[in-house]
Amino acid sequence: MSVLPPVRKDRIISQLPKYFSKGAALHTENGFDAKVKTACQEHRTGTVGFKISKVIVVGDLAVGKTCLINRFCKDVFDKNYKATIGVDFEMERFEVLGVPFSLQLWDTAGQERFKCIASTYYRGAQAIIIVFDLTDVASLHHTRQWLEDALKENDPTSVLLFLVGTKKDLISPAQYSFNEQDAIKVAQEMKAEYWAVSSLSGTRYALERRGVY
Ligand SMILES: Nc1nc2c(ncn2[C@@H]2O[C@H](COP(=O)(O)OP(=O)(O)OP(=O)(O)O)[C@@H](O)[C@H]2O)c(=O)[nH]1
Repeated sequence: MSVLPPVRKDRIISQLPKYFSKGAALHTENGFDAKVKTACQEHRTGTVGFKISKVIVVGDLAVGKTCLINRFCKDVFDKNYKATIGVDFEMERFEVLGVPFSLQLWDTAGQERFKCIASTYYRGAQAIIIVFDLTDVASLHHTRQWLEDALKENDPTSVLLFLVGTKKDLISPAQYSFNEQDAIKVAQEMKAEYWAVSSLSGTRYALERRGVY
């Protein structure tokens, strides 16, 4: 008998969510892991054996990595900046298409002086989330270097990549549309799936459904 409490209701995923942007959506690409793609489409995820995944979250300092994880795991937002020292860790339990699944989320420090500590935790990731700040173009340009460093410790042929722009609440829709073109270009080069979010509002899904994005 399991001693674990039941999986939270909002962690039960009975169908895969729609992509954010068609131009940079992994599961529309032919190159997306064929075994997983077919298994998901046929609801046979038990046979592909993914039960636990390690996700590392990397990117420049103060781009919003910790806030992104806190919004996702605890549905909270803190406007005060507290630098991550080395790494932090969160664990989330899911049920995906009927399969129990755990996500290990590793929040790494963006500050240069902690980089050597943080990079020792890069190894063995199934997914890499590279974060940039939508209001800071330089942080988008630095994502290539973050990816290169993270891939040194991982198998580039099997790891899933996500490029995430944060702080969407701080830019106008016009500025966002302009920045998005650059971000999607970078995502396509990396073969990453692209998302833009606001950890402050946490209303991405509601807006998306209303067709705002
Ligand atoms: N307005 C707004 N502010 C945000 C958002 N996400 C993060 N912030 C703010 O940006 C600052 C940095 O956020 P963190 O999540 O601590 O940044 P980080 O990338 O984890 O920083 P390091 O740990 O130094 O690498 C904080 O003051 C947050 O409140 C957002 O979506 N909107």
